Amino acid sequence: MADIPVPERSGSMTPTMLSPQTNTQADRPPAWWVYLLLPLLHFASVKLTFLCAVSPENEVVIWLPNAVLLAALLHFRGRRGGWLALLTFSSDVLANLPVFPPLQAVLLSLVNLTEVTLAYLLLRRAGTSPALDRIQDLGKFVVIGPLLCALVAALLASLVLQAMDGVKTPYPTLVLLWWFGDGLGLLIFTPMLLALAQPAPEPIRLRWQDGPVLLFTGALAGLILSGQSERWSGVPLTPNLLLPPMLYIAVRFGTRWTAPAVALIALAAAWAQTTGHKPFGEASPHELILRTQEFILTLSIVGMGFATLLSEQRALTRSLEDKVRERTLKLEESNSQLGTLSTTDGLTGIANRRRFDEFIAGEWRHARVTGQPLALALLDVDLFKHYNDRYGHQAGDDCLRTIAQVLGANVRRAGDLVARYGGEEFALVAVAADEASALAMSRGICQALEALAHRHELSPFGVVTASIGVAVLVPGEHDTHETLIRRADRALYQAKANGRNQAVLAGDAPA
Ligand SMILES: Nc1nc2c(ncn2[C@@H]2O[C@H](COP(=O)(O)OP(=O)(O)OP(=O)(O)O)[C@@H](O)[C@H]2O)c(=O)[nH]1
Repeated sequence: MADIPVPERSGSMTPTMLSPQTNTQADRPPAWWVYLLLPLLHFASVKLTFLCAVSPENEVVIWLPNAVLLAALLHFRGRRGGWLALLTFSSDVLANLPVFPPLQAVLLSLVNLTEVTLAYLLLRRAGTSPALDRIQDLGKFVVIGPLLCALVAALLASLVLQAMDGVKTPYPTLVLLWWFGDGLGLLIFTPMLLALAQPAPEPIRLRWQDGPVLLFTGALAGLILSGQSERWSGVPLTPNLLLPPMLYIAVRFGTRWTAPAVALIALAAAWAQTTGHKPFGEASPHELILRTQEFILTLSIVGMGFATLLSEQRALTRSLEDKVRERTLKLEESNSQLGTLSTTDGLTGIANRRRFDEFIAGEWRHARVTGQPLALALLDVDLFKHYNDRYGHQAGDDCLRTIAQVLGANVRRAGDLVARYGGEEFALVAVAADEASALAMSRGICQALEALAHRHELSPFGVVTASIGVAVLVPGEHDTHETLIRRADRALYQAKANGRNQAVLAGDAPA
């Protein structure tokens, strides 16, 4: 059997709208057990209606069964809609047969089918979210389902009743009763079934006051709906007093639990009214049914309206928080990239002078606390001016990059720092290194550079070489890290004076 047609909407559609193309759930047809469950649920809702919501005058306060098919069509986006409709239609006819002659039973079931199919198609046309979890979708649902389609069904059904059954009730009254009964059934039962069919939301964290409030609500509902409130409180309390507790439920538990709570209280009110407990006081039977229906309407709109509004608000807040988190993360990433850039030398990719200054000052303070030595090696490329003149500035840049790599490969520990000190000068700070190891490391660097055999025709060595001044100090009372730099610089000067391509320790250099 064909699916219920999907009218194409012009204009754009959001992913939450009813669209089999955009929603993955829409691509999933009902599982086999749905075909068993649906007629059972429909039949059970007929029985529940007759049990709770039909007056002694045989007038229906709330007609639940139509909501079963509407919820199924919405949930499955019309997939296998023909089968779902046939199953509930059969169940409807079966339920009507004991009450009406066969032709009338079939006609009234056809009216119900028309009401639900029309409601579904119009909801699709209006691009309503099938979960009815946004306030504007709930609004569209109320207008299309309970107001419009239930009215159409009421107009048709009242015609059938008057023409075939010879019912004496005036046509407008019949229409009103049928309309309100069907409308309320759709209003309270469709959102409940849809809410229960949704995947379980995050568990609700109960608060200490939830238990007492729910107990109080149950007791209050029992007292008012049983018509015993006057006996216990001295004054007749009206069911409207149940609205504030319903608000509490909406605020605390969201649509998933508010929908069943609304349905429960609505059915209890209908049951109390139709079984003579008189929760709505004394009046004519029609007026009492209307009062009951008014109460159920208010209860449903207050409860579901608030719950939907709040869940939409929460979803909005969550999405805003997600966006803020995402932006903060990006900002932190950019900041850290900026931080890295501001301490990195653009040419060689190693630490720059700013990073060197920060590092040596910090390590100096640390060494003063620990009493360990701090070593500094200052390296200056030999005759680099000549290199530039001979091979060009670009080649000079490449050469500086190579030297930076050699230095990086020769640091002793991860905690040490290699930096470009400026121009063709480099610095190497070694933490907790004594004079012997600092000098050995510096000599190793000189040898590694020479071993590179990077051609330098204008140097007496024929290859690129460097001179290194090494200083090692345990920070004293009155020293600063500048003392260390000064000493390393002087040792470097000495290395140059000694003929270049060598490392000189500050102690060995004349002060
Ligand atoms: N290609 C290139 N050259 C640079 C850079 N920074 C500084 N220099 C050059 O390095 C050279 C340094 O020359 P000097 O200070 O005279 O010293 P030197 O020629 O190395 O001689 P000694 O230090 O006495 O061995 C200058 O020619 C600078 O232009 C750079 O980033 N890239």
